[in-house]
Amino acid sequence: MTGLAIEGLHVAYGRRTVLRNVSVPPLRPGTVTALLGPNASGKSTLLRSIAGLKRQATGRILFDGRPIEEMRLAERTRSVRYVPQVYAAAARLTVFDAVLVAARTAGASGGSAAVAARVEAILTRTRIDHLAHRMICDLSGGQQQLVALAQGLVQPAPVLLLDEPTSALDLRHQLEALALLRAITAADGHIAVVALHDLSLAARHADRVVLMDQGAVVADGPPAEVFADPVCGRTYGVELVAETSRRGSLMIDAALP
Ligand SMILES: Nc1ncnc2c1ncn2[C@@H]1O[C@H](COP(=O)(O)OP(=O)(O)OP(=O)(O)O)[C@@H](O)[C@H]1O
Repeated sequence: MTGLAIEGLHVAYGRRTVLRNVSVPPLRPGTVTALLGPNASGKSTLLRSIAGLKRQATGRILFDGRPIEEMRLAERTRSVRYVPQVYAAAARLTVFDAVLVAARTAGASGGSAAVAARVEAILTRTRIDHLAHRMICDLSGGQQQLVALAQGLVQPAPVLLLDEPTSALDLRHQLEALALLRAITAADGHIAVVALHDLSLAARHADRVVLMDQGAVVADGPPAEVFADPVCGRTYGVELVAETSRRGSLMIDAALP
């Protein structure tokens, strides 16, 4: 069975259970899934569990039918790439070097010229090539977030996990970042899972939406279906209306009840 699937996952911090019986039928290669839900609903914990940074109490995470926790560290590192919500902004490294280190850590093969070419290519695609020789710690929050995106995409893995990769970006950079993620995912057949708070961005860029509430999955399906489901507004505690814009994009309008 190809894809990434989650079966009956329970995860706790100490005695507090934060993921309750989370099951997600296979996410398919070449697709982007938006992981949605209110603050503290468990999105980051789920991504960290898939990345192997948080161990589950029970349940399984299967990649192409194999439990991911049974993989050796090197294989898991090759298979799963995780871009956290909080990144190493204080690093005393230039943008180029930080992305180079990420490429090497992720197993980029080839001589130094080949890896440097990969780095240059992703800096261009994320439109931060002009920042290549700046220190990361001197960049703006949005620029630092683009560096983190470049680090995640320089050597993509079959499973790409991104935790709120657009939270610090302006409108144009949000659209560009998710369009790039989608293009890379579709072209190379990766499975991307992206935690997001912007429902309209999710509607526009995701093939599938998984909605979480209090550590459980409460809806899962194509964006138009999930956003039309009353559970979506209930989960966020707002009144939601999903409308198609003049451009044909699904837009989500929210108001307090
Ligand atoms: N290291 C930790 N130790 C203890 N509890 C934690 C830890 N990390 C997260 N939690 C708790 O787990 C729950 C889920 O948190 P998580 O960060 O997964 O939510 P989230 O949906 O990603 O939230 P947000 O949208 O606010 O980033 C929260 O109640 C949080 O307080």
